[in-house]
Amino acid sequence: MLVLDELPVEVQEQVAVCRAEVSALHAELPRWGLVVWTAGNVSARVRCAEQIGTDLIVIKPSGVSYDDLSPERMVVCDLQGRKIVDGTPERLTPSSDTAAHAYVYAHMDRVGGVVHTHSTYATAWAARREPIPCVLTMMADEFGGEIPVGPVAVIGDDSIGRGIVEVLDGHRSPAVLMANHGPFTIGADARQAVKAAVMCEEVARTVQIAREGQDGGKNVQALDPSLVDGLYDRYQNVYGQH
Ligand SMILES: O=C(CO)[C@@H](O)[C@@H](O)COP(=O)(O)O
Repeated sequence: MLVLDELPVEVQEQVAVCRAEVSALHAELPRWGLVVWTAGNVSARVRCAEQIGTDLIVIKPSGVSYDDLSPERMVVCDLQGRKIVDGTPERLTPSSDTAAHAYVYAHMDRVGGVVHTHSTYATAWAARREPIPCVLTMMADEFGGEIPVGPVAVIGDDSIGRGIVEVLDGHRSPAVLMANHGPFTIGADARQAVKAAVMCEEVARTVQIAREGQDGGKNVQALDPSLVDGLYDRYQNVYGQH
């Protein structure tokens, strides 16, 4: 069993920085209306395999109110989702979705952050098992196309994580709507994964409203793929400050 206080100092420092970031990012979930009660979680990868033979995961403790989260209460796990001796009370358990997050990190090295919510509109599309079509330039920018649907998978083993990887590995979208459950998002870091969750709920809402328009949404048309590619490339590589 790994003991945080016995790891190299630079790894302990990496974990401390990550704990502060992940704790602060959880405040973005209620801020953007993505969660009710405690129904959402954020995690981040600590890249320390060169020093200790494995990366680590920092994730929210299960069922703890966002108002009560702090860096010191962020739980540290290995890539199998097992809590290490991390300085938190032994009884403090990691998120109930830790197995899913861990499976994604173990199978998608490019992923540095994972988020799961039950945000209303994205979860409604998940309930319909319907991909969100790429009918908005904002979708082309952020998702590079439609937001796909993943398989029905229930919490408790690797099945949710496996479903996320099956869909997103090799896919441009950083979001997947797990059928009958809700959105999971990934990013190069936890902040990007949170942004993807915010944008996923925003476009889910907008497209839903467009579909409910007077014409029954029949004029809601997908963007031409050639336009999508150009928009995605611009947004990912030009937009913002560099
Ligand atoms: O949907 C579920 C449980 O079914 C979880 O994603 C949600 O309640 C958040 O759980 P955690 O507080 O992260 O354990």
